[in-house]
Order: sequence, then C-alpha cells, then structure tokens
Amino acid sequence: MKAAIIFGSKSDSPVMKKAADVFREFGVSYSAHILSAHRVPELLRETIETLEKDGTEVIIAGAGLAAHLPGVIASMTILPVIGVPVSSGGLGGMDALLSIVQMPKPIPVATVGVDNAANAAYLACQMLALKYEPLREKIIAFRDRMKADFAREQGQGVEL
Ligand SMILES: Nc1c(C(=O)O)ncn1[C@@H]1O[C@H](COP(=O)(O)O)[C@@H](O)[C@H]1O
Repeated sequence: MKAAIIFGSKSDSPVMKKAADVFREFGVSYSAHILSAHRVPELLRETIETLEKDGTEVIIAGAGLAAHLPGVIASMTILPVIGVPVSSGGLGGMDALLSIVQMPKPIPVATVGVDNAANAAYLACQMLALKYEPLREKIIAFRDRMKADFAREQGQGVEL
C-alpha cells in the first residue's frame, strides 16, 4: 500500500504536509518529493519510473501558479494522479486550480480544492481501499466517528 506526494517547490510544503498527516493517520506508507516539471523535467521522469517500479499505487501532485506538474506527471504514468492547486502567487490559487482541473482529454487529473491536500489524501486512501480491506475498515470506522462527533455537536442548541 504505497502513495507518493510530489510538489513543485519547498514553498508548497506547509500545504502538502496535510496529505502526509492523513496518510500517517491511516497507516498508508508514502514517499514525498520536491520536483518541478519545468525546472527538472528529466529528474521528474526518472522519479516517476522509479516510483512505478517500487509499487507506488497513487500519486498526489501539488503545485501553485501555472501548475503544470500534476498534468505532466499524469502524462508519464497511468497511475491515478490527484492534483492539489496551491495558493501561491497573487490569484488565490485560481490560476493553479484552472491549470489542474482543465486537463485536456485523455489525460485526467482528479482535482481537489485550493490548498486541500488533506482531501487529496482522503481520496487516495479511498482508492487504495478498493484493494486493501483493512484500510477500507479504517475509513469506515473513521467516517462513523466523524458522524457521531458531528451529531453530538449539532444536536445541541447553539448560542448566537
Ligand atoms: N507550478 C510549478 C511547477 C511546475 O508546474 O512544474 N514547478 C514549480 N511550480 C510552482 O511554483 C510556485 C512557486 O515556487 P517557488 O516558491 O520555488 O518560486 C510553487 O507553488 C510551485 O509549486
């Protein structure tokens, strides 16, 4: 059960760390890599080949600004790629969101909300859970706990 987290710059680390936190919570092993499609294209290709050989099953790719990285990774592999638009730069992440979500067919990138690396990891876990029953059970237990917590909180009156 292996995932990879790849992002375009060290400056994306605080956002992408949220994906690592979720993987740790669910016991999914992961590797993390800072790689940019336009700054180190050869190294990116080599790394994707290595990840495939090592049995990586899903890739989370985060980038800001003109976020080519997730789409370029998706072009190099048929592993599912989940893109995280990072809100670096002056456009609040809208630039990265559109760059990632608007991938031309037939090379899709599943896209989560701006800076929502946690959701990318939850989705990656759900993909892995199709194959790994213990992970499936962990996710179901997690959802049950979440529902119970919300029900407790929302069942109470609120002071406004
Ligand atoms: N969008 C890309 C790519 C790429 O798509 O290959 N490489 C870096 N970046 C993004 O540039 C932003 C600024 O990076 P720097 O802080 O290193 O200048 C980061 O959010 C990164 O993801």
